[in-house]
Amino acid sequence: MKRRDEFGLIRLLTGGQQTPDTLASRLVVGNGDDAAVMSGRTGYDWIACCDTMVEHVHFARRTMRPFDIGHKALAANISDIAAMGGIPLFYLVSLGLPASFEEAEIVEIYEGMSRLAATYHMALVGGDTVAIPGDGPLTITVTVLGEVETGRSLTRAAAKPGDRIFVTGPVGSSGAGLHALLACGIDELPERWQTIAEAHRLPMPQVTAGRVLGESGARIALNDVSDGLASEAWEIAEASRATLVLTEDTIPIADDVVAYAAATGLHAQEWTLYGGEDYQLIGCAPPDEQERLTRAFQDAGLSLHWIGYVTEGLEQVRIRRASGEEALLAKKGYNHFQ
Ligand SMILES: Nc1ncnc2c1ncn2[C@@H]1O[C@H](COP(=O)(O)OP(=O)(O)O)[C@@H](O)[C@H]1O
Ligand SMILES: Cc1ncc(C[n+]2csc(CCOP(=O)(O)OP(=O)(O)O)c2C)c(N)n1
Ligand SMILES: [Mg+2]
Ligand SMILES: [Mg+2]
Ligand SMILES: [Mg+2]
Repeated sequence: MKRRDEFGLIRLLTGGQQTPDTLASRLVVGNGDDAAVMSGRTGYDWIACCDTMVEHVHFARRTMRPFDIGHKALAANISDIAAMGGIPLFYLVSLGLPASFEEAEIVEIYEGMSRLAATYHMALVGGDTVAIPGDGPLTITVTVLGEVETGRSLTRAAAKPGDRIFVTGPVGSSGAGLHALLACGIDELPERWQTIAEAHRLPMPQVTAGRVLGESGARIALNDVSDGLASEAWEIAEASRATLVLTEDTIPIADDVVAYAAATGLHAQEWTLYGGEDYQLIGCAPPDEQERLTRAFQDAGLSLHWIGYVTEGLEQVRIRRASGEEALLAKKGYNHFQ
């Protein structure tokens, strides 16, 4: 495999990057110096987050194309900004490259990121490039900087007894898609399962939803679904010191996930509750805000699904079945060391 040297590769990857007009005046020193310098805006707080994707852990040749890897690495980070109610602005990318990825594929990874960055008018302002020895895994670490109106960030700790729980869209599609991709491979996947596979490969972060929630001015607890609905609900319960009760039959699930479960004889619940990587937002809001928020989402062309309520009690998550039966919901989801 022939590839440019480190500096040639950096030039190739960053050369064509555009800074959107909205950010040009705020980028004091762009890519190419020791560090980037950006100016903050009066009336806003900075938001910063960072997530890594590792080959064989977050993706494999069988499940994702290079374009998808770039898209998802940035999407996962934008999702964390969305979960704070913020606006994504700048990003940095650290690449660990094994010899198994060709130059054209690395360029494709960047295309996946650039395409998504353009959607949100974001600018790439820096990064790092290193070799991974032998046939080690490709790693990609993305850092995103965003902003939110001063004091308006939405945290996991704001839920209170009496609140209603919402989710911004169906969950389980990514987990079902991953199952289909691992079973068939990306090149052999039947057309029938392409939509769930796409939910896994090219998830869209819910930035507009996060903004609508923030701009409502309501008291809102918020988290994004990266590790699974159960796991994220548990994080809210613990941060807010309350009990979250999910009503099972109100959790939105895509028809294709139901169909895939039927076709494989598997339980869709494993994906809806524990699958992860849907990048929808789960949150809690006071009951008297329910109607107003639902309408605000409708006006923005989005949907909001009410899936439970918050009660006083232990920091825990319970699930209420259609039968009325209630049980503790397993604190289970994606966990790197289990
Ligand atoms: N190695 C680390 N050093 C410092 N902070 C970390 C590290 N790993 C995770 N964190 C922080 O711990 C929190 C939980 O991480 P994580 O579960 O990955 O969040 P998320 O699911 O939103 O990406 C986050 O606030 C994250 O910034
Ligand atoms: C090949 C492959 N195997 C398994 C998975 C499933 N998986 C890997 S990481 C993950 C959860 C999200 O990743 P994490 O690093 O925990 O993101 P964070 O919560 O930090 O945003 C899931 C469901 C996958 N995406 N691809
Ligand atoms: Mg993380
Ligand atoms: Mg998160
Ligand atoms: Mg995690």
